[in-house]
Amino acid sequence: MKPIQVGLLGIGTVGAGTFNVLKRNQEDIRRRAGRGIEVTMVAARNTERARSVTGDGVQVVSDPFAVVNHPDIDIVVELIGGYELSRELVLQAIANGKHVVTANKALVALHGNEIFAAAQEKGVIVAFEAAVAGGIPIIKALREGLTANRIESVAGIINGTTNFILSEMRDKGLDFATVLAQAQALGYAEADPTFDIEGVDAAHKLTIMSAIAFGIPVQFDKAYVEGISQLQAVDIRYAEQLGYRIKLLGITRRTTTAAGEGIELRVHPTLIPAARLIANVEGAMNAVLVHADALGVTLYYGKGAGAEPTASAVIADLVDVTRLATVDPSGRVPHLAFQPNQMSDVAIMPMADITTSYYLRVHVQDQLGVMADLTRILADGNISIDAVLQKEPGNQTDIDIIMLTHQTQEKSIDAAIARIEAMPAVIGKVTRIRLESLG
Ligand SMILES: NC(=O)C1=CN([C@@H]2O[C@H](COP(=O)(O)OP(=O)(O)OC[C@H]3O[C@@H](n4cnc5c(N)ncnc54)[C@H](O)[C@@H]3O)[C@@H](O)[C@H]2O)C=CC1
Ligand SMILES: N[C@@H](CC=O)C(=O)O
Ligand code: NA
Repeated sequence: MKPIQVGLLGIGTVGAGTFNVLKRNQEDIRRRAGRGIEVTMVAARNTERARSVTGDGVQVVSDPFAVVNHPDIDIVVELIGGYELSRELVLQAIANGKHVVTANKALVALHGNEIFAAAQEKGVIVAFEAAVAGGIPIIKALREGLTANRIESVAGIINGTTNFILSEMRDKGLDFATVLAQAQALGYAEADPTFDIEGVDAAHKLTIMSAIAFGIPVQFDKAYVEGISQLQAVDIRYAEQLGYRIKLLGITRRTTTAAGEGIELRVHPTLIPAARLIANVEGAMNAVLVHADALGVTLYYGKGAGAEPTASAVIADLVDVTRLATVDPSGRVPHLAFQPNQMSDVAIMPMADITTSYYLRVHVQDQLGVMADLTRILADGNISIDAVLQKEPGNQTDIDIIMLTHQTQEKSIDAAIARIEAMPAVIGKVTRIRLESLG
């Protein structure tokens, strides 16, 4: 059988990684797929630079639609990023009866429902393993490996750039801008790094995992998203003194409240007990913790960003598509794990209804009775305190009071914070960071 023909859209970090790994491991890949996989066409903005990666024998064009509309191309690999042009290209490829592989989490999180419906209709496959946690096979694990289980929660460090920034700032005392520049140079960051820093990229990935874990449509617009840009070094230090690490965590879980059943979908900086494995995931590494009823807890750890780690997932999808589409068409798996007519309409919960623990830092004038007032406000809201730390940042009159609470609802802590901020002795805003014990 002649090799399946692949067209690459974009040959930047991931595109070049994909091209190189496919070439390097072509013989093993052919044996696994049951057929050779060959990149025969590439669309690139800078065709000269693209040729320096591909060498001769590959058609390099500047118009990505020329690839998508080419009759000889069997699989389109979308690696240009963004969600408007890429949406058009992917839908056009599907309309042309081509299978698609993409690493683009923004695209899947925003337009996944439309894209999967079009693919289903046309009988083609859209594969996106590289879109979540880079090379870690988490989509496959959730969709296939855990298929016997009722999944209760998925929590993870799923943005390499922010984890790298937090690790380097803490370990080397480097400033934010310097470490971000390093993450960009290493190929970890998105084209617009605010997607990383503000938690948007992690929320894209979490949205996709939530859909697969719980059999719901992708609903990025319902995600709560808070990044690391407001995080202060002082809170990282205090958290350490209390035995915690602060990580940008994505959490999605089933929850039942008085209002009924719902799904939490949230990304925010989170205190995690320092002894937990996931608290020790450093640099650009990713880790995803899944609680499932039959299997229990599993942890998936590995490189979530970078050229070849991401290429590893892109090529795994190429092999799957090659097998399923042309070698053994019997074994198709639904795009979001559940059959399209079996999707649940359980709602994403408002953030006010979620329950978690909190780290609070209150900057106060050191007056008699302040501590009593703080504890009374928390007690009024039925919020119990787990630990308290009092710090004098350097002058005698102002102090930081740090409190860790037991679990409470977000709306209760918000109400308590509003009352605390209204206390005459309190200076500025209360710093609030959510805390998960992840036991
Ligand atoms: N870099 C990483 O570690 C990871 C990236 N991803 C995703 O993979 C995708 C690609 O990311 P990178 O390779 O890092 O980006 P990149 O910026 O290095 O590469 C994108 C390439 O697409 C080209 N391009 C843009 N518009 C084009 C157009 N209209 N026609 C032809 N070429 C065009 C650009 O010139 C560039 O060479 C993104 O969706 C990203 O979110 C996913 C996992 C990890
Ligand atoms: N910018 C992303 C790249 C991989 O998805 C990250 O830093 O994790
Ligand atoms: Na992955």
